[in-house]
Amino acid sequence: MNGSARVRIEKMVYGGAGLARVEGRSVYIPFTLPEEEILLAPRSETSEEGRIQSVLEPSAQRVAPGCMHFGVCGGCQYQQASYEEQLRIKETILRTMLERNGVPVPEKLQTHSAEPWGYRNRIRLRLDSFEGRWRVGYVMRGSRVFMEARECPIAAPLLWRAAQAFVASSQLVPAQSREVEFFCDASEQTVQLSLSLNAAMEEMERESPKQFRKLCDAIRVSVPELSGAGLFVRPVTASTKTSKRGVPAEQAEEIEIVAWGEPKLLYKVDALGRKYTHAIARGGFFQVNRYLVQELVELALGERQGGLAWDLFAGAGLFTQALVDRFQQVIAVEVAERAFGSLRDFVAHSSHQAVRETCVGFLRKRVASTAMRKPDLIVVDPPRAGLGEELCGLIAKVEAKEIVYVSCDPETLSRDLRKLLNSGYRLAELHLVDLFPQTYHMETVTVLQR
Ligand SMILES: C[S@@+](CC[C@H](N)C(=O)[O-])C[C@H]1O[C@@H](n2cnc3c(N)ncnc32)[C@H](O)[C@@H]1O
Repeated sequence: MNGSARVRIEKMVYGGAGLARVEGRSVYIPFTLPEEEILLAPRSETSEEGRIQSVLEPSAQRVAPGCMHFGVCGGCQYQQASYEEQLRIKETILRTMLERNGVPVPEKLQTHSAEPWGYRNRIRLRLDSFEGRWRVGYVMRGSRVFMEARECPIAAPLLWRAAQAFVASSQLVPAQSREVEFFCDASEQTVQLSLSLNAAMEEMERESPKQFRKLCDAIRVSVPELSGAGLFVRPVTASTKTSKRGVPAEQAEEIEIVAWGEPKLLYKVDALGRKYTHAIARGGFFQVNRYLVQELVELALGERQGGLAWDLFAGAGLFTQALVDRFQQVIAVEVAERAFGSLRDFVAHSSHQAVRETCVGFLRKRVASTAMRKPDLIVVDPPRAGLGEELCGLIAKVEAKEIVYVSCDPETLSRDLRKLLNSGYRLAELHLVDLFPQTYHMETVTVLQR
């Protein structure tokens, strides 16, 4: 073990920690801020992570955390920073990551933010049975160990009220329960509950469905906003480990085996002077920041209009709905069953199309076809893995005039932008949209033109 060391934080890095050097070696220290002087706790020779013993010279931007679990819980990394400082840190990290990949950052990187607390419209809580009662929580930082949560101030208050009502009805929670998710609309009028069992259908206890309905009735007494709920199981047994399609058990989409109340949550979004309603199935993707969904749609759509638009990784159709108002034809591509259901219902009886396929499969066919109609606009909004080599190559071959790339990971975004810029696009706009305050995560909207 080394003794304590005094270090100065050089900069913040993606992932939440501050970087300092000890005897020429990089040390990553969570919960610090730029330029702070820190006394490090003794640490092992090999560990790259440093622990604060004391903050010798605190930053003027250091504030008291807003949550009692900060530092222990794995969810938030930046509650020690004022909100203005969190935004500055994210801007600097984004710039650095893009420039490191040779992506020229426009002088005017535009940042969009809103209320930094109570913003989440969805929380997924771990469940733990303790002395005959259920506890809800998250995992501890850097581990898979359960941590009981007594508050979560980044969640909409309705979600936490529903979680408390769930705990208060502990005697009705099925024995094999593993996780519970709450999802509410932007104005907290309705909330949906999804309960996941740690069992496949054939392993489920006989009483579970009946008990689940009783549980929902009980919660509804104290939370009248509860509009619907579903009980989910894994599609595979623990013994087989993989589903019929060869997907590992932990990645397979869970199956809803009991439904209570309304099947979908109606999520209203006013954007671009229009009112849109999205019908989101339990377990279907939707953006998590209830204060910034409108702005995200407005940034992605801008003044764009034309003949044909493709919406790739379309989810339940957040962008698709606005695109159909501006383009003669829209083709939306989504692979997940629950999100696709909403998309298919939305385009039914119109000239627009919803395609249930992987984006790479969709593009391979289009690019190989001699009859491909070139879209004016391609919107892409992939998960954190980004587009990747093949998809970037295929998209470049389409030669659409404009691409809007919505990303939740600056690392994969930088890699993909490098490829797209090399294939004839130029970066016209870059927006940082802070969908995830108090955490290191960030959303961006990039506009590419050729
Ligand atoms: C970040 S979400 C964006 C959804 C939507 N654009 C929105 O803003 O609500 C990414 C979506 O891509 C879907 N997806 C993931 N991998 C995919 C793939 N290979 N092909 C098509 N869709 C995929 C996910 O199911 C998810 O709905």
